[in-house]
Amino acid sequence: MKPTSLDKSKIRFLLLEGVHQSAVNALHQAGYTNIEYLKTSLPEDELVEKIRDVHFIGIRSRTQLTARVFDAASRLQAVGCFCIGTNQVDLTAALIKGVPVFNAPYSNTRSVAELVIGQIILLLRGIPEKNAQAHRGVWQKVATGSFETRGKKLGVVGYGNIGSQLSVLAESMGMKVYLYDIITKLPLGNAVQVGSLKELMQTCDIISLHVPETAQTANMIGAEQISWMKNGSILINASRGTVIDIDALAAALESGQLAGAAIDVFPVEPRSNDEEFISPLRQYDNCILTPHIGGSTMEAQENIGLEVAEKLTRYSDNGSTQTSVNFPEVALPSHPDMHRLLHIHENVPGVLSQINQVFSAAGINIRSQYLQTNDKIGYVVMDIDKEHSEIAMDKLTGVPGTIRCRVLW
Ligand SMILES: NC(=O)c1ccc[n+]([C@@H]2O[C@H](COP(=O)([O-])OP(=O)(O)OC[C@H]3O[C@@H](n4cnc5c(N)ncnc54)[C@H](O)[C@@H]3O)[C@@H](O)[C@H]2O)c1
Ligand SMILES: O=C(O)[C@H](O)COP(=O)(O)O
Repeated sequence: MKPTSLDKSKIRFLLLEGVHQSAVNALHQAGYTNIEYLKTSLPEDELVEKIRDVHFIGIRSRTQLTARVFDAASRLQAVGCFCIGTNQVDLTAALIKGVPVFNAPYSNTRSVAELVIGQIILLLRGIPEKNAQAHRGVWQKVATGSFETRGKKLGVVGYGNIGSQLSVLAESMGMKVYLYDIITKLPLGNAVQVGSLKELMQTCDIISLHVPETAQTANMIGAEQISWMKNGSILINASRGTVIDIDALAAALESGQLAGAAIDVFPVEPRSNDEEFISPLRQYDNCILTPHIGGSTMEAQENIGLEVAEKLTRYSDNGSTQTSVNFPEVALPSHPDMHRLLHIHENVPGVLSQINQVFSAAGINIRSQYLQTNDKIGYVVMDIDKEHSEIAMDKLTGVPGTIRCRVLW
């Protein structure tokens, strides 16, 4: 029989942005050894060249996977985002090419929440300026402008996995938590959901942003929104750099309206540690600037490496798309002694019935069949007897509307 299930040694992984070694180890353990590992992201032109021979790509938040990259990625089976955000990937372009995208939605949430707690304490005490002054030999032993967290009002914008954990940690230190979200949320502890961003920003002493990058969150916090904030309040952003208008923030720090800020993410970030970081915020000692390290702890990175590598190998070995962020989700059992056909097609009427017709005409018995669709594509998985797999693949590739299909055993 002609072999159609690709030998694991021929399945190429490209891992970018220095994903944790745990990912490489997990891939090795699953039998995948053909791995190219780079510490940086790649610009689009280089990516377009490199991705032609790649079956799986692993990235973090920096690598932009555009429609042009997907057009060149004729062998690509799946994308692993070794992070939470997937805004750097054109999810629709991936979908229509039949490429599922996976991420690690929880693994670094605690790390971000802890960082924000640290930033709140430091900013309420004026530590960033005092630290900078002490480094220059200036001794500023004063209590003026220094506050405890106890009793302060924290406003969380985006009460998802990170915002809600932050809320619990903040309450344990005696803070009063308010939240604003586009969805009605079940608040944890005593947190209170408010009806508008304006109400939140007018009420709270500290505002922390935890929304994803979307069309709605682009420049969500500009000069007008900052003007709603109390004098002497604090703004924290560890979500995405596009959410705050940086010039408006710089103006509020310059005028003293804000007592301080902590910014981990920026509209433009250096592509590697060798590039200079440019920002108008560099001149403000009361603005904690961190190089997008909210989720960069050893614990988080190790867990993310394992989690995303496992999602990629499960899709490669078994076809399961559970937890994909862009693809119809199919959870599949193992398929001992059978061959599994994976067929991704345009979601137009009649594809499934054509598949069933060609199989029935060829006398191929479908042992199990799983189907999930979304508005653009359908994903059908069929387990069949081994001896029929070659002819079945021939028939399947001829079904109109087929985007891609492969066989697993
Ligand atoms: N700095 C870092 O290193 C780092 C690490 C992890 C995540 N992040 C960023 O943080 C973001 C949030 O992470 P998460 O795990 O909490 O995500 P999540 O999806 O669990 O929560 C996001 C919340 O924001 C809400 N939301 C969406 N649009 C909104 C809007 N316009 N107004 C108000 N609320 C809105 C959603 O309803 C949801 O409750 C991620 O998308 C990622 O971009 C950054
Ligand atoms: O989306 C995320 O999880 C964070 O922004 C972290 O991204 P990173 O892996 O590039 O640090």
